[in-house]
Amino acid sequence: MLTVNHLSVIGKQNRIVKDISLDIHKGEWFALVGQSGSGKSMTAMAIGQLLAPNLQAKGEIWYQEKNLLTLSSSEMRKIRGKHLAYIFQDYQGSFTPFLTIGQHFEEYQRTHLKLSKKARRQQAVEALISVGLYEDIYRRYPFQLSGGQLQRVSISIALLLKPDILIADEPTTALDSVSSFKVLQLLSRLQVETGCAILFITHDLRHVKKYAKRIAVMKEGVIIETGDKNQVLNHPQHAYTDKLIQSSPSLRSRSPLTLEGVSG
Ligand SMILES: Nc1ncnc2c1ncn2[C@@H]1O[C@H](COP(=O)(O)OP(=O)(O)OP(=O)(O)O)[C@@H](O)[C@H]1O
Repeated sequence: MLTVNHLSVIGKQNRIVKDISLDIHKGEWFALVGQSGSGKSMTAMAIGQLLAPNLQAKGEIWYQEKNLLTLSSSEMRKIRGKHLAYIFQDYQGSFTPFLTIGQHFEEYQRTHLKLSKKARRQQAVEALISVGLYEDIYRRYPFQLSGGQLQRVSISIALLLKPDILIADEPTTALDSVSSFKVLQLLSRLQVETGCAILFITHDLRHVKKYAKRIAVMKEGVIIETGDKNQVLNHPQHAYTDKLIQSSPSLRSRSPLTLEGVSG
C-alpha cells in the first residue's frame, strides 16, 4: 500500500529522521511509537509533503507506483484527501473558528468532488451520523462542540472520500479518557467498514496493544525495532523498547511498587 524507503528529514542544522524504511499494508493498523521528539510526526508529515519549508525530505515514498516525494504540490493535493488523509492531536487547529462545521465540509467537498449543494449537504450529514453525531452539528461553529465531538468531525471529514490511508497523529492525546476511548473505538469500526490502513502515531502502548497489527519503534530519528505487535511487545529486542514497555502502566510485567517492598 505505502512503502517508505530510506527516508530522511533534514533541517538546516541537523538530520531529524535518519534513513528509515517501513511498509504499510492494505487495511492494517500500523503503530509508530517512541518518545517525544523522536521524529514520528516528521515522518508522518513527510509522507504527505506537509513538512515546514525549512525541512527537506530525501528518500522514496511509494504509493500506487508513484514516489510521492517527486510529485508537484498540485499532484500531491489530489492525493491528499482522496487517497491519504490526516487527523491530528490539535484538532482545534484544523478548524477555522468563524466557519460552521457545514462550511468546513463544503470546502473539502468543493476541492475534491463535483456534487450539487443538496448532495454535498446530504453526504456531510450522513458522515456526521456515521461518527455518532447528529444533523444539528452541521450548523454549529467549532467552539460550540466538545473536544471529543470536534475530533469526531475531523474523522468524518478525513474519511469522507474513503482514503486508502489515514494518518492519525496522536488523535486522542488532547482528549479525556472517555472521549479518547470512544474515538479509538470509532476509528477501529470505521477502519473495518472502509478498509483503510491507519498509520497511528502514539506514546500510549496500551492503544497499540489493543488496536495495532504491526508496530515500529522510533528513537532519535531511527527505527530501532519493527514487527508484529505481539512479537515486539512480548519479546522486545531493544533495551529502549523494553524501557517504553516498562514505563507503560498496564503493560509492564512487574509493578515498581511490589508488596514485598512495603513493610508492615
Ligand atoms: N520545522 C522544524 N524545524 C526544525 N526542527 C523541527 C521542526 N519541527 C520539528 N522539529 C524537531 O524535530 C524533532 C522531531 O519532532 P517530531 O514532532 O517529529 O517528534 P515526535 O516524535 O512526533 O514527538 P511528539 O511525540 O512530542 O509529537 C524534534 O526535535 C523537533 O524539535
